[in-house]
Amino acid sequence: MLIRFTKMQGAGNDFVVLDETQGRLGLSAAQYRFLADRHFGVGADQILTVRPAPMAGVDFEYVIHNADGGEVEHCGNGARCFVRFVRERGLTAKDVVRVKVHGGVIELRLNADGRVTVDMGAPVFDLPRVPFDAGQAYTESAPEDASGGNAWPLWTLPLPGHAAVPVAVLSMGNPHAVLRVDDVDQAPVLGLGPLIEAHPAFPRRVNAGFLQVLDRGHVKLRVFERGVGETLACGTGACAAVVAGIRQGWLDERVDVATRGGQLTIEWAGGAGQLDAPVLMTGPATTVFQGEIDVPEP
Ligand SMILES: N[C@@H](CCC[C@H](N)C(=O)O)C(=O)O
Repeated sequence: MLIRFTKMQGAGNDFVVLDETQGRLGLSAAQYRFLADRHFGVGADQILTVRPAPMAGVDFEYVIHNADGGEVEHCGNGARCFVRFVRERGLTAKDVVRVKVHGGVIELRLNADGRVTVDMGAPVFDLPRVPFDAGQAYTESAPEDASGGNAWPLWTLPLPGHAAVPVAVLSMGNPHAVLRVDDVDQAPVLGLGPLIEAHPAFPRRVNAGFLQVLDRGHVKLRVFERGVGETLACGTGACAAVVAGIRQGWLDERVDVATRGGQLTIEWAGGAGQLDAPVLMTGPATTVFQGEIDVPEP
């Protein structure tokens, strides 16, 4: 089957984008894996599929598949590429686009400087909704919050063959575990990442973020993504890491996140207790090339 695709990237997190606004391609998990394969296919961390609006109040739906072929709820860097794609293909002329993703509805704004700001919605701290099975981990003592109440705990994950690690657990529509490290360049991302991703406390697996705090407005981040491995950037991972850092009292409400593929800016006004404040993410989105590829039948 010959299909047209667009290759895009946002801060080095790369995507194959497919247009299903005129009809479904009906790809199987094996065909998504083929497209993502860097040797036999196009090569990508995720496959993004753009579809018509499935309901009132949104302009489009877009669907995300990881490189392993599994469908997932959310992709921050992909969202920015999605909006650039629908504009460049003339599918909309709007500067503000609302889109349905598996994890909810998000709103995207194209800025005059070419970057895109995404309202990612509120983070989710309710453990069953992450989902996180607290019976498979244990809590560290939580830091006291400003009012003297019990603040947000870190969870300690026992890991086979390694010392246990304390992580913050939350969802940005997709699940994240965030581990603070002293030096992200020396952090054992490839050693610990797969163990955290597949830890039994996360029944749907998890994205593992390694966060180095430089100062209250600047961090470095590497993410071992569920269903992919380490990527050059993870948008939802950046949101989760900054929210975790704000709730732990390490960060202010606007933070520049340096990833190996580029810079993202994350804003969250939830530190003062308004936990349902939306997370805003701003960053680049670039079209790399377009083409056609013959996808083997499943
Ligand atoms: N790269 C993405 C996240 C993609 C999905 C993730 N791997 C998952 O399985 O949840 C981003 O920019 O957010």
